[in-house]
Amino acid sequence: MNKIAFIGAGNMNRAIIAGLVNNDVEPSNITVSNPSAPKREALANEYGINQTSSNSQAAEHADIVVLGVKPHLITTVCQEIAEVIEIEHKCFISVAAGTTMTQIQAALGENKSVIRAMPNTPSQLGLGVTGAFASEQVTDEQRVAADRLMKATGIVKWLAQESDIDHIIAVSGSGPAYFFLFMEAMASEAERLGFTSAEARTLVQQTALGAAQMVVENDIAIGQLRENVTSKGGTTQAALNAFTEGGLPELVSGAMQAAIARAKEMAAK
Ligand SMILES: NC(=O)C1=CN([C@@H]2O[C@H](COP(=O)(O)OP(=O)(O)OC[C@H]3O[C@@H](n4cnc5c(N)ncnc54)[C@H](O)[C@@H]3O)[C@@H](O)[C@H]2O)C=CC1
Ligand SMILES: O=C(O)[C@@H]1CCC=N1
Repeated sequence: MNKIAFIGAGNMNRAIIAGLVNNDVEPSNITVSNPSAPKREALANEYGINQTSSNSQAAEHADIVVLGVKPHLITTVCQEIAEVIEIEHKCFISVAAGTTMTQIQAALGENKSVIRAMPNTPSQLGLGVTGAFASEQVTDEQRVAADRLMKATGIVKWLAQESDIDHIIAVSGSGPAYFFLFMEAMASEAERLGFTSAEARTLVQQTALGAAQMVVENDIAIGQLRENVTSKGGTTQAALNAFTEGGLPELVSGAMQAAIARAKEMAAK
């Protein structure tokens, strides 16, 4: 069994750790590091994993090191680890948006095995999507181990080119937030219509869950599922017309392009 170190005890690493432990990965094989204690200790207590304040200590005995700090800290953390411990045979997985393979490899030292991965927070439920791009130094064995790790949290899409990471960000990395925003807007309107906050949440979450499950279970176009709800001249048609007249498809496209542009901007810093 591979030993896995998670650098950073934030939202994304927490989601991956939850996905792994809930998928029967042995918690004693996982170590998390974070300079400040509260989040690190809470995570360790909740999932029975090891914890330390030292990134290099966490990485020392790990085969796979998951870098889950904010993008602007990735290279500092890499340098810090590479200066203190031997990293020759380790595989680093960076989940950061906007920090490139070149930047990460320069910080670790030449020719290190690095995978850029772009997961999302539904990983905590085993319902994640992870896009992954491997440097040429990643061995077959490391790729298989990384694939197994990521698959414990959901589906994995290996990418042929690094630039596709930005596209995965726009679709599935940031994607959960798009649905949350839509659900928030629907719940707010439901409250204005007189439902309590709890009722509004239940109505919206069950509608979203049901719609997503219908997409999963019916092998037909999503557009067809939409049409099946839309009686000619009926209420849904009236609502959908309002979305179209408000430019929803263009808005979605523009929002996804904005995510891509931001990822590129972050990489250029
Ligand atoms: N939140 C999300 O949905 C997704 C996030 N990501 C990526 O994951 C990374 C982390 O994002 P979040 O978890 O959202 O941020 P976060 O702010 O929740 O977590 C970052 C964690 O790093 C810790 N930290 C700060 N300095 C550190 C250091 N020197 N050494 C070790 N730990 C340190 C912080 O205390 C914090 O717990 C980012 O690079 C982001 O691009 C990728 C996909 C999805
Ligand atoms: O917002 C961000 O930058 C990160 C990357 C994808 C989701 N969260």
